[in-house]
Amino acid sequence: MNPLTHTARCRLPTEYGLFTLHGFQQPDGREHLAIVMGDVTDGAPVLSRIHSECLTGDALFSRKCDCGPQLQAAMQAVQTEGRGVIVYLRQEGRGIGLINKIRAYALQDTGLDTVEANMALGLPVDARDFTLAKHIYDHLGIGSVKLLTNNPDKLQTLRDCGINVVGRIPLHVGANPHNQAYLNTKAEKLRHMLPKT
Ligand SMILES: Nc1nc2c(ncn2[C@@H]2O[C@H](COP(=O)(O)OP(=O)(O)OP(=O)(O)O)[C@@H](O)[C@H]2O)c(=O)[nH]1
Ligand SMILES: [Zn+2]
Repeated sequence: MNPLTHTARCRLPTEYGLFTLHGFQQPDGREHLAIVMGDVTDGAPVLSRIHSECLTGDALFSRKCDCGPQLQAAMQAVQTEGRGVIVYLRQEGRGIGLINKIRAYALQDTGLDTVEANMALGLPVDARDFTLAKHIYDHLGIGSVKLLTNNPDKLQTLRDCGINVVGRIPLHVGANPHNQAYLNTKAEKLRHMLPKT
């Protein structure tokens, strides 16, 4: 059974040009988005970002992470290319949810890193389900993608889900004094390919 139903679409004028916004729903009501520009069904690899929801970074301008600048840079890259898709998965806090992420942030305020904090809460370090992106690509008629990401494990997980990733484009934006330790932990413990500082 397809775990996602395409339930709505509309025009979305943005700072980065005119997109089409698609809404998808899981049977339990959870909602996800695809933000599309241009013809993505012509068979050529599509510039894409699979972005995981980060309310604090995407909407509240938090400097604790790099999510907000990554989302903006991805939309800008799609605008420059004139064609592409941002898959926006509502898997907040690497899938543990917003309240648990706030609990994890509170532990990070006491000195734990992003990985240790999830573990101290008895939660998985990464609980995301990327098969959702495969269903969204299939629905949109996208056969292959060039992916904006720094995370090699995410690339492998996506390929294991059957997504044809033909290239990786680094997304090195948003470093600041408040997230430097977090970015270093992502590089050291989660193998993200980030510039050395
Ligand atoms: N649990 C937890 N989640 C976090 C924390 N900081 C950011 N996140 C979440 O992490 C997710 C983004 O994952 P990242 O590890 O930054 O990046 P990625 O998607 O794996 O890789 P990129 O494609 O390179 O961005 C979002 O859902 C954020 O809400 C944190 O300290 N703890
Ligand atoms: Zn974030």
